[in-house]
Amino acid sequence: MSKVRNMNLADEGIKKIKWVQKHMPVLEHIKKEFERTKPFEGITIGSCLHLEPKTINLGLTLQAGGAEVAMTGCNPLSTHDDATAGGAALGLNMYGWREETEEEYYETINDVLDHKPDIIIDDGADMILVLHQERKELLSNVKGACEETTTGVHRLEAMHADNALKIPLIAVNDAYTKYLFDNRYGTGQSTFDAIMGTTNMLIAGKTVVVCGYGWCGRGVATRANGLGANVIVTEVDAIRALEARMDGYRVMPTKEAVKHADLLITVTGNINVVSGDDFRNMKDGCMLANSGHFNVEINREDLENQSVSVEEVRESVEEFTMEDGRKIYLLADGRLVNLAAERGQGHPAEIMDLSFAAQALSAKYIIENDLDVGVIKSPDELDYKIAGLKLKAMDIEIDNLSDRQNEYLNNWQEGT
Ligand SMILES: NC(=O)c1ccc[n+]([C@@H]2O[C@H](COP(=O)([O-])OP(=O)(O)OC[C@H]3O[C@@H](n4cnc5c(N)ncnc54)[C@H](O)[C@@H]3O)[C@@H](O)[C@H]2O)c1
Ligand SMILES: N[C@@H](CCSC[C@H]1O[C@@H](n2cnc3c(=O)[nH]cnc32)[C@H](O)[C@@H]1O)C(=O)O
Repeated sequence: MSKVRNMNLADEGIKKIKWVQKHMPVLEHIKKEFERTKPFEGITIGSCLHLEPKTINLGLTLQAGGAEVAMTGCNPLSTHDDATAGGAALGLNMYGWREETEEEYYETINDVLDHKPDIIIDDGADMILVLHQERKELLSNVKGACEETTTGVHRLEAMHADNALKIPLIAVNDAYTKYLFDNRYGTGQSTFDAIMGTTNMLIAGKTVVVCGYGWCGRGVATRANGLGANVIVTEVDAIRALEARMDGYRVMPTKEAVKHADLLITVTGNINVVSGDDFRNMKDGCMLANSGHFNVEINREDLENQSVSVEEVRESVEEFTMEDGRKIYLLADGRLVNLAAERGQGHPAEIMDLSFAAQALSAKYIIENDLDVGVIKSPDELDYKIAGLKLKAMDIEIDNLSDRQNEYLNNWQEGT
């Protein structure tokens, strides 16, 4: 069963799925392993992830392991209609289409839950929230869940602290092979890929303000710097602000930084990072994009209230004309620009290879272990397996500790 925009797009979707498979060697290795061992025989897996070719390839990997797979999107703007048609043609249960209304977004989450999943793979925690609030009758069926992103993990940790979480949860985001690569190099590249593709603008010589210097912020700032921008970082955490400064960037409060910005990118996971007077202080022509979470980081309502007109001047580019005549541009409705912009393709396949390998092995870990309710990091042994497979696929060898080195490292008696 599937509900997608147009099954006639299936061939195009399958072509794109085949392309990413060539660049996801770790997931392909795990797929072959799953074909042999069938860890998910009799198991249903429901996911709420950005629906595009790499995610469909995760679905096919779980299917190869014997799972019945039902998938929906975790953002109303990020679904690729050819990929969902391709996934449906390949036997996955696909629910979702690009530009869903909020009602349709939650309807398709419920469509997946109707499959009574044993395992849930979520991105941002919306499906797990619906499960706990509206579909409580399904809770006892769920053996565990995996969460893909930083803010989803924060939401679920808060839920657990309130004793509201009723299932075991693996924080896949917190795997080394996830956040060190996906959040940093993935967000760094795909954010600029989407902004440049959407606007056809030059980055060199511009002042780029990066709000938030976490794993995503570091990646975005590095790429902005590499493209020749003058980078300013804003932070609320003293240690991260210090790190940004020593990495060579200017650091200042957001209300100051907005005065300099040609392009401002939020990557904080927080609400109202840019709001109110910030829009009054921006230069004419300033471009705003969010690559953090949902559509809450840039307060669109404040921007709209201060403007006299709004016009879509290019695909995924809205021009706000302010009372004093300045123009401010908002990309992709303030949703994740790397996925929600019409030109957004998400992270490169080589990066999602790592993140989705971590998802696939974490799902298997849930089946093989009787986990307690709560939030755990995905086990280190999975991380090392994924890193080893990736190095092998990249034809990179590393050294091994000798017995003497091992002994030295574990000895406290040997001094100078
Ligand atoms: N676009 C993508 O594809 C993508 C990929 C991975 C993660 N994410 C999302 O991006 C967001 C950031 O993820 P991360 O892993 O970098 O998180 P992180 O916790 O490592 O970093 C967030 C940083 O933002 C800072 N911050 C919080 N509020 C702020 C404010 N008002 N002003 C300035 N800085 C502020 C925090 O101090 C922190 O250093 C999350 O919402 C995550 O879910 C998006
Ligand atoms: N669902 C929320 C939460 C942020 S999504 C951020 C996550 O998207 C994931 N992501 C980035 N690029 C891709 C992609 O191309 N395919 C699937 N997931 C991706 C990435 O792993 C990251 O943790 C929202 O839409 O606002």
